[in-house]
Amino acid sequence: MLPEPGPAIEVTDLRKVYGEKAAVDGLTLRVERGCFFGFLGPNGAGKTTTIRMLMGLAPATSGTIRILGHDMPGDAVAIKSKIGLVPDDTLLFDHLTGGEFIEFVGRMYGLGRPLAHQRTSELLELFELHGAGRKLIGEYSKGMKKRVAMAAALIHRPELYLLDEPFEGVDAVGARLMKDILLDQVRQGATIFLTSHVLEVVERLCDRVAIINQGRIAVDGPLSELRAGVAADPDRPGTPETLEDIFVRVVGGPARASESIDWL
Ligand SMILES: Nc1ncnc2c1ncn2[C@@H]1O[C@H](COP(=O)(O)OP(=O)(O)OP(=O)(O)O)[C@@H](O)[C@H]1O
Repeated sequence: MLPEPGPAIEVTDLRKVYGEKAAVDGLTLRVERGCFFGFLGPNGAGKTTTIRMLMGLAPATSGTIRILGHDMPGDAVAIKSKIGLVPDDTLLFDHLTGGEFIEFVGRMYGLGRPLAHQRTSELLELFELHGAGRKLIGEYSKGMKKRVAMAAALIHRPELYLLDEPFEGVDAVGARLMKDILLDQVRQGATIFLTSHVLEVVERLCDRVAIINQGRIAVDGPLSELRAGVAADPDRPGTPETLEDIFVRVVGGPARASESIDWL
């Protein structure tokens, strides 16, 4: 049976508890198809845990996940075949070369050997990894690992991208290339769920942004609405202009170092 059209991601009251601590604590979220969605939050807020649950890599403690019209974990295989993942802590295989890894991912997604081989070669070229394509991933720099992860995420032309800090450690040329590719994918109808601490990049790329704090959604909406909403809060005077302003206000900014540590 064909899945219903519906949103790309629909999450209801999602929780993930580790021991006594709720890493994700009642998350409800809807991401429409074709959206470039920025999922932000401070360190330890629950972003990676959420992506792991969306991808079926970590079971939820409770709540429901529906992706591209399928239920996770019930339809995990169907869902995974439509997702391109750039994981945070590079779930890559250190003992494979970049070329072997990309081709392996292509084969896992059902591409025939000649097509997986041809696309791997083109992706290595595009991401300027041709020289490194024969080196083991364990010997790669952080930025090179992210380049390989992004190349592998693209190989089967997924409908949905789950990208956990894809630009981390990537130089300006590589980051520009990734941004151009991602914007083009969205223009062609793909959906992108992106976490990044580089708020200027999120501000430029994303149609919609949610900020998660201590496992819960603090704000969620188009940037223009968030600006208006945060500015309209009487407890938070002033008009925030950048996403960084909004983020700091929502999450709670740090004390001034010069006031809290007198020797600094
Ligand atoms: N496997 C685990 N076992 C126990 N606690 C965990 C585990 N994974 C994550 N946590 C905890 O869950 C919380 C959320 O972690 P998570 O990695 O999802 O945050 P994050 O928003 O991705 O942070 P960052 O921006 O620093 O990458 C943290 O308190 C973390 O210590």
